[in-house]
Amino acid sequence: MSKTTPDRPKSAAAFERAKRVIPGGVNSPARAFGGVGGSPLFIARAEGPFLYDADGRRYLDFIGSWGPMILGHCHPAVVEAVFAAVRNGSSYGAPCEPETQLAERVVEAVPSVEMVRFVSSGTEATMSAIRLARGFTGRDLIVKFAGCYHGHVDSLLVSAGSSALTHGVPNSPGVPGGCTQDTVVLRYNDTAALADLFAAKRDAVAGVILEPVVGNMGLVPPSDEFRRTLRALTQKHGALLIYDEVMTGFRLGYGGAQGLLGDTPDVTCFGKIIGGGYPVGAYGGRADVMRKIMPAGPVFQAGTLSGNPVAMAAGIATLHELKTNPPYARLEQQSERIGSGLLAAARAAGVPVQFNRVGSMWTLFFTPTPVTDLDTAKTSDTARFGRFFWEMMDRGVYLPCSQYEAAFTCGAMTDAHIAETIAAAGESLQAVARS
Ligand SMILES: Cc1ncc(COP(=O)(O)O)c(C=O)c1O
Ligand SMILES: N[C@H](C=O)CCC(=O)O
Repeated sequence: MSKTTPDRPKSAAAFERAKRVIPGGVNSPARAFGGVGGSPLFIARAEGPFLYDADGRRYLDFIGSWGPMILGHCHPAVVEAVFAAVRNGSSYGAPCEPETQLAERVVEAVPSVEMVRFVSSGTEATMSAIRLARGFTGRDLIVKFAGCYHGHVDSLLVSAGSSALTHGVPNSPGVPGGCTQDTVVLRYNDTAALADLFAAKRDAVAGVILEPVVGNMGLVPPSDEFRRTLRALTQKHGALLIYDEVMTGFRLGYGGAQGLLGDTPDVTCFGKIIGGGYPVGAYGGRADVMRKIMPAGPVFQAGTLSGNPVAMAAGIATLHELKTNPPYARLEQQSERIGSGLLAAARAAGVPVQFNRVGSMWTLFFTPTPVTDLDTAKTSDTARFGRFFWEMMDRGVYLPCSQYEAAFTCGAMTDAHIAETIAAAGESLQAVARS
């Protein structure tokens, strides 16, 4: 097993250089390999399903920029649209038609979304959505779930998943107590806790925010009872149900997780895929709620680069491709194959695992315990996961660098790539079992 040095000397050198001028050498902690040890690969370029590192090695990419690259890297339609947009200028600070065109596509794809406002990241989307929920209801309390990650919004950095969890700071220093005093944290999939909360707080809850399918404590699906109870209680008590579909939007189907599950939230947050690999976030929902946003209403939210024309062009091209040439059935089939292949390999190696999957999002947890929430996710043997990660890396398969992240299958992967992945996992799990 190698951990970059000496096998990947250019990446190792680039990391040392970066650390001198960038905190921890990375611009987002998820990239730092904190959950697997060693140092991160520096990527030189990407194409189709592959990443190429600074040392010239090629990897099948199951991170896909943490979700956006559902079509694979450098999809020709997206590249062409971006080049065409760039020639017309990079940013106007004034409205342009591509914003409306992308908004129309989102509204058409997701029936619960009647109006949508674009921002520049998923964090901005969730931050704005909870402000809107508070402004609309005139209440303060926001309910979130342990292990869900909604970006680095101060009031939501409580029991947060993703790299906050990987790096052991689910409640970050620097967030004043005042910012989180109106955040209530419950256990994911805990219907009884939800009912108790609403019984106690009744009409004080402005909104409940959740990942409808969680990717940020590893992949954890919601139970039907949990989803039904959420919708019934929020409706009954006049709280807004906010689905954070930054990861799942246009990923689990063209209508996102809510389309797949048949749910109707009041507000939905988007990011990742709607920007086609460029910085875009969005929040949308019922028109009566969205009309509270300035300048239509009094709830303030703004952004110099919001609705950026180049990013809009990438989003429009991506959604056009997803609609006219949907990859979802094939992604489902390929991801199902990965699941049965990995489970068979783990059985053969005698390594206890759980494979959680919804559509093209999946996680192999190194635990004998079914994973349904943060506590059960944390029963995983993360050291074992780290060894598996590096064994896969040495066989040319780049998985998310933390047990608490989801992997993404992309539309550029062929059946041969899936077979390669399963074969690599077979060898890797045998090596893990021997170590
Ligand atoms: C579900 C979810 N919400 C919000 C975010 C924040 O998005 P961003 O990193 O673009 O700020 C992420 C990813 O980081 C996410 O996975
Ligand atoms: N899990 C995170 C988002 O989905 C990873 C991305 C990041 O924080 O850099």
